[in-house]
Amino acid sequence: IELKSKIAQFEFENPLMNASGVWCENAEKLDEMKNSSSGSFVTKSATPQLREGNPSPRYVEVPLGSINSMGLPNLGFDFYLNYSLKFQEENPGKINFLSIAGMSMEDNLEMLHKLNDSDFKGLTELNLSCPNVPGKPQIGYDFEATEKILEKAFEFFKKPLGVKLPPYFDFAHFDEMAEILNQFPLAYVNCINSVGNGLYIDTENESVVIKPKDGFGGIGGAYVKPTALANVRAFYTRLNKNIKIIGCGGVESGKDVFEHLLCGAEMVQIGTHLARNGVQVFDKILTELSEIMNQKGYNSIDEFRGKLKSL
Ligand SMILES: C=Cc1c(C(=O)O)[nH]c(=O)[nH]c1=O
Repeated sequence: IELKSKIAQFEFENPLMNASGVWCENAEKLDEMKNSSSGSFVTKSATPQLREGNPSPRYVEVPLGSINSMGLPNLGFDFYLNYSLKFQEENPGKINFLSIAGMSMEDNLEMLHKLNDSDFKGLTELNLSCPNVPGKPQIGYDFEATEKILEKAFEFFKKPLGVKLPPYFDFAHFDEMAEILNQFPLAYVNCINSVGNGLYIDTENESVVIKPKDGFGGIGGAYVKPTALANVRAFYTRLNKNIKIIGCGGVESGKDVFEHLLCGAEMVQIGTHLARNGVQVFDKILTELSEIMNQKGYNSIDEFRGKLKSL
């Protein structure tokens, strides 16, 4: 069974990795990710300086997924760059993804310049979809701002760059966003980030369950799989073929991975399910995916990737 995936000049032994923000904020978690069976890993979205983030409770598991308003807590850009440089030194030929989520255009450009001038050999993920920084609308929902940051970035940034997108829910938005993204030599597009500003209610206490933003937070887990699959498919069918798609949202099993791959995903990320169960989920899900491929007589993912049938 061949589970290889390719993005830019990189080949991964399997398509699984964590979703940024999950199991990747500090060295202990990143070490567990790098030592897991995942094909790669991504760091927590970084800001130039360390951030405490929002007051807790700010991440809560709920029956069908999770709700979070973390507020971009992270150890600061330099920590994740240094961790990545150490990783590639200690693992020649292997690379990781490094996510950035500046609070401004200047922040993002500053971090991109530092990455460009560094020995970082991996892939950079520009997060355009953080839903939980009060007062900061998501760049991904502002088409002009998205085009502007990508224009500015590609004036100087010469390393592989991907973008993390929020979910879209309208064909006009799929079309407009795809038209913008197709103008740029992106290595990949990652769909989706959490479904922004949901509300989960504890009826016993008649209250919300997270402290920030009066309980409004990004929704992840099983709740969001249909939306995630739709966004993966919508961009897979609209973007030029050298822009790969990373699928993220609602993955709890080999079957869920198979669905993302059928929609066209090159890599598949796990967030809520990983947060709940830890890094052994990668072993379990790889076994389940292999079983499905065996049953269907597929020897490699390329035999079915993107081949979702219409009726
Ligand atoms: C980078 C901030 C994000 C956060 C956060 O730190 O609140 N939560 C998400 O679900 N997605 C994000 O992109």
